[in-house]
Amino acid sequence: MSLKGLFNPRWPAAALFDLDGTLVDSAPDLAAAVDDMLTKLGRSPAGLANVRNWVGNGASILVRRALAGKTDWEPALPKDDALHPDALSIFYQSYAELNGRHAVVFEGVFECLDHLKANGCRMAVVTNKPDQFVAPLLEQTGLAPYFELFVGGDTLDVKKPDPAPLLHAMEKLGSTIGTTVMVGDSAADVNAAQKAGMPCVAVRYGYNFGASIDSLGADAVVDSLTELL
Ligand SMILES: O=C(O)COP(=O)(O)O
Ligand SMILES: [Mg+2]
Repeated sequence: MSLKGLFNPRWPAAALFDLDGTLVDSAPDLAAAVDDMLTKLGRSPAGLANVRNWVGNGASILVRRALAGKTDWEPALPKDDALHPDALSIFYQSYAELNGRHAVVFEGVFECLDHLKANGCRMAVVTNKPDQFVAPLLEQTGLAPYFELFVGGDTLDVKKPDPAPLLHAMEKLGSTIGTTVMVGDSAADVNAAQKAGMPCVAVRYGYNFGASIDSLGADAVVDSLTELL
């Protein structure tokens, strides 16, 4: 599918956007919260370069990865498993303080959202980020006015790469499979869109667990959302 076809003036009717790594570079705040949690548990900090690669499957798995020190965290070590509830609770407290502090909206995002809004496109955020952190981050970054709703990591019982959060947002927007597009930065987004039967735009500048996004089968892969205009 050509980029022109994806974003011609009357299409899409609805667009679903991933948050972390697609709209906002939130990794510095997430890394600060992870490192605060690790330090409080008497461990060494993980650092931004590692934490960037651990974002995208929600806070619980982010904390499991931090305790394991690697992206492929499973199966959790028994001692890490026992530590996980406390670690998660420390992370939540810390991230509640740090959320949005160093977060930056990626280049091209506002231009793309302005263009879509001007063309009557209805928009939602579909993120694995815990619900309580989503609205504050959207408010702080100036992104909130563009979106009619968000589906967060605990809005439903399942998260991306399950297609349900995308389908839920699509239905709430009153849109359909043929007129909705998903935009994301990771395999969780591309796989969810594919399972939903929805076209997907992937951005190269995001996190994607440290891997290239090019070979996942997204309908378009871009370096900036301005390429869609
Ligand atoms: O993993 C997270 O917490 C958030 O990730 P997402 O916004 O990229 O879905
Ligand atoms: Mg993401």
